Amino acid sequence: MNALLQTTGLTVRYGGVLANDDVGLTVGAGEVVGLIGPNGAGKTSLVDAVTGFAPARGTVSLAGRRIDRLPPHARRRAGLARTWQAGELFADLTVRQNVAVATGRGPLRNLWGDLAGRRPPGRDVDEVLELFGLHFVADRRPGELSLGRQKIAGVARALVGGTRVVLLDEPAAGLDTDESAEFGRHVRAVAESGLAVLLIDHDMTLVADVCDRVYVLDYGVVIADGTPQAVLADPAVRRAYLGSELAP
Ligand SMILES: Nc1ncnc2c1ncn2[C@@H]1O[C@H](COP(=O)(O)OP(=O)(O)OP(=O)(O)O)[C@@H](O)[C@H]1O
Repeated sequence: MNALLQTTGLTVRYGGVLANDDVGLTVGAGEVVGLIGPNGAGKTSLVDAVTGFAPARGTVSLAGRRIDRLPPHARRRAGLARTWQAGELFADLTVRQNVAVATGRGPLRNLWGDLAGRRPPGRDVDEVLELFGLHFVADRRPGELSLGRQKIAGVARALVGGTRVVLLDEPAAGLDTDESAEFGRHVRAVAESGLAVLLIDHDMTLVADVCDRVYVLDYGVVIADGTPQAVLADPAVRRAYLGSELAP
């Protein structure tokens, strides 16, 4: 497997807190790879480090090319996209405008420009809306959509342009079981279209259903990796989650 995303020795330190310690991971084209771990394990720090929003040591490569010295917008232009934990849509914009914001051509292009960079070649807004079944609701405002659809629109926004790798930071938080299952099908479809997907989520049913492989972080260190079934059965992983929920 050729890794589209690879990190080696990724280390993030906030003052005295070692948020990531020597993390190496790979995500291949067509793969959904999970990143799980208890609260405070360092998952968001890793996404921040990979995308250039947190200072880090170590390497980050996209399709074999080092991008760890590039600023966030240049990594985005190179094909690396992310969603944010508090990734709400803009309430006053339509779904289409929300998705188009990432192109730098929407009404908020100046605000968004630094995060999204200039529009790389690749999927356009209509293509992405269609991929996610959002074209029927493209002219509605987010508040008129179910929470599940809103979450899907948030992911759609990250895929406009030349995205090759997408990092999803707790994209399914707050969804009910059915919405989460539908969301998972969309995530799989994204991977099957050739992208590499790194999925952070606390919903272990979603992770087990959707991920090909999973890495487990605890105190910033990878303590296990493998198939969802293998890592969820791993005693070290169950110990790390002691006192918090680990299902199924
Ligand atoms: N900007 C920051 N400044 C200082 N410490 C931080 C900062 N961001 C995160 N941390 C600390 O780094 C550690 C890892 O936090 P991080 O948010 O990456 O964990 P997480 O696995 O994403 O947690 P959660 O599941 O709760 O979102 C924690 O101890 C956290 O308090």
